[in-house]
Amino acid sequence: MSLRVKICGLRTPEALAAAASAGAAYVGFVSFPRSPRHLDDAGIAALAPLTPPGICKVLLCVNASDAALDAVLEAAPLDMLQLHGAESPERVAEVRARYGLPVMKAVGVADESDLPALAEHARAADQLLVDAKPPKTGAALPGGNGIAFDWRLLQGRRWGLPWMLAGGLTPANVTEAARLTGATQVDVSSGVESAPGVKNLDRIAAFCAAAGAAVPA
Ligand SMILES: O=C(O)c1ccccc1N[C@@H]1O[C@H](COP(=O)(O)O)[C@@H](O)[C@H]1O
Repeated sequence: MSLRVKICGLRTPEALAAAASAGAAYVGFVSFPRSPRHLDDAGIAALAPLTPPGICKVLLCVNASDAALDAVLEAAPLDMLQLHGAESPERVAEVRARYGLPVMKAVGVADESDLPALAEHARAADQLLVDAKPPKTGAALPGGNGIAFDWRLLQGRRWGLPWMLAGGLTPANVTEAARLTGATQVDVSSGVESAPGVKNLDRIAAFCAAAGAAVPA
């Protein structure tokens, strides 16, 4: 069994087609204006329907209000919500109930002290996304920074629900990251780009090939 891949931050039909033909199980669309991968609601509404059937269309948002979620979900057919901000477990539960869509909660990890948040969110979310904690500089995004964390922190940890590994993954390191963490699902954005927000079709193919060849621990 190979790793299930999410390619995040897709902005063009070409990149979406590359992710689909390389075998991605999930594709992600970013709704966060400060990100170089941001698409407005009309952009998501135009791109998401081009996703082939069977691939999960994920909306990534950060501390989004109900009004913002209402607007994008009315405009576009999406299958899963990725909450990548400081949303509490209570907010995760509220979003799940309001939209009837599965919710994947991202949690940033830098050291052991960040791990309890994973167990807390596991009680409310459908999936966890374990990402690197963003650097504490004003310009850093809440995710999508292309930085990894010490994968050994996750050794032997499980939360009783599906989860994905993210943060600084690339075609060159994804196999090792999965081996060390036991991840069976991986998410990538910067590692398949040639510039921030610009997906590289060859790197998408290389990442999916590497993940496809990896055997989960
Ligand atoms: O990709 C973004 O621009 C982004 C913006 C705000 C929050 C999360 C974002 N991306 C997610 O971050 C992780 C790690 O990305 P990377 O591979 O290190 O670039 C991944 O889950 C993206 O979906």
